[in-house]
Amino acid sequence: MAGSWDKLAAAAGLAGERRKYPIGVEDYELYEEIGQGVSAIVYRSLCKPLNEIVAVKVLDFERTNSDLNNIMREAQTMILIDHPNVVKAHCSFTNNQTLWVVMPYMAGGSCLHIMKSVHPDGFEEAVIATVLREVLKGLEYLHHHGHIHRDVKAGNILVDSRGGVKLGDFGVSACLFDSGDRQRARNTFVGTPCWMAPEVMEQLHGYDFKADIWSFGITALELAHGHAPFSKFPPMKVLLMTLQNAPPGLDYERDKKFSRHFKQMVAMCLVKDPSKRPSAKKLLKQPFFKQARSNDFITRKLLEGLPVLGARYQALKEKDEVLLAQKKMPDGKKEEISQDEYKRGISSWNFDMDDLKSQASLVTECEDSISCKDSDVSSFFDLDTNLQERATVGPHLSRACSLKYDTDTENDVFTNDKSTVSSPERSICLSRNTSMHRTTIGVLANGQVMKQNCTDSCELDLQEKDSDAIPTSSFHERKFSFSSCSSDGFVSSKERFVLL
Ligand SMILES: Nc1ncnc2c1ncn2[C@@H]1O[C@H](COP(=O)(O)OP(=O)(O)OP(=O)(O)O)[C@@H](O)[C@H]1O
Repeated sequence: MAGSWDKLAAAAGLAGERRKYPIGVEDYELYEEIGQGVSAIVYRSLCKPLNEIVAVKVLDFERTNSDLNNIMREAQTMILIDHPNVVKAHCSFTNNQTLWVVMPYMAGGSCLHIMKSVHPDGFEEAVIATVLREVLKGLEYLHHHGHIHRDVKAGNILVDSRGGVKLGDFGVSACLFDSGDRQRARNTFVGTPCWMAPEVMEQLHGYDFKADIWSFGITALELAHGHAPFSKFPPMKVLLMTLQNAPPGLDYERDKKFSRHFKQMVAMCLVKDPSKRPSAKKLLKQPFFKQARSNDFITRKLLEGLPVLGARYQALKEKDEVLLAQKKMPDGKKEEISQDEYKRGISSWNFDMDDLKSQASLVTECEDSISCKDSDVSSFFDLDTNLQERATVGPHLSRACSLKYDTDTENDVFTNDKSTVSSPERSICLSRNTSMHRTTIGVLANGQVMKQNCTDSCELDLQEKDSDAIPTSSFHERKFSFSSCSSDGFVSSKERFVLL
């Protein structure tokens, strides 16, 4: 297996089998921008001598923290790739401070862009099955050749003009095998936090291709909902929540529309112990993929009626800019900081867990609690369907105090310390005591939710929705779970609350 890339290299070198793409900037005309990553901009371009439309990724060495040799090696790897479900590079060359990677033009753009443009709440199940089956075939190929992709996400699933689906972006991919000596587990901290496997975050024992299977599971949720779990949290918090919360899944009310097979497939991928996750090859045999259809189906479902990629990308960019400008200054600033954090995080993953803890503790409780906004509250109100209507409008919430103590709850973790919840303005309170700390969630008569730790408290705004905040594995848990942060910034893994 280790030598497979050599075989590929040899195959790639077979004269006459491949078009020769020129390696000079003068041979390419860059048209409009069609994508942007952390350190690269991608352009639709014309390869003049071949009169062929291609995509050129221009990577700025100054904007990347990665080792130049690594980047060049990855670009080389992309040239050797030969699989219908992995984007290959035609060629690459340097130009001053930049590396140009010439690739096939994927006219549909990424699944992320397609979702953002026309499917903000995610794709239908048959589309997801079709897209994911193709991605898995690409992953199977990469893993078979000793490669971990390390950045599987909707933004890196590209669709061509004929509905072909390919995994793109080898910006962070790694070879499991160092030359000569086989090194199956890696220790470098690379990836995007929402999609990152717990073992990659922990940096304890290294990781292997199973890290891609976790990211694949998260990507499945992203395609199902239109965004990845925890996507609204700052990166450090995402790391902590991934490590300490139960794995996310398709078990909310809104996920009822999805099949049992889909839920099972996601649950198989999102197991914290990597050795218990299936390989790509095994996953492909899952009944969920039986509903996968042809490329034509993808064309019909995703591409028909879509504006051209450049225009779509420009519109999304403008929309993002407007949204950012609309935010009040402190929020805008926060967003900027968060984006910076992501960029730092993606390009240099060399922080340790102590650093992580201290950074997480700087995130205010309110920020953390924004995530609890809706799902926690609405999941909680799932307890009593009569209450669902009250959950939406603030003043009605006061009526919720008629809720009775539910004996179904996990009394074992409950310590009846009413001193924290006896304030008259709080209509409902959920409380949790552990040996570590106590968190109380209260719904105020004016409709705001208050969360109180031993040391601090904050208000939540009920208006926004973010039902990914607290993914828990079982329905029972879901009903009673709130994510919360202790004052040291840690999210408890299994938090159960009871009604007082
Ligand atoms: N061959 C292609 N055809 C069409 N669009 C592309 C192509 N390659 C990349 N893109 C678009 O450009 C975006 C950024 O590209 P890419 O992911 O390779 O950059 P990056 O800097 O490695 O990003 P990141 O590391 O943040 O994922 C993609 O999300 C996709 O929308």
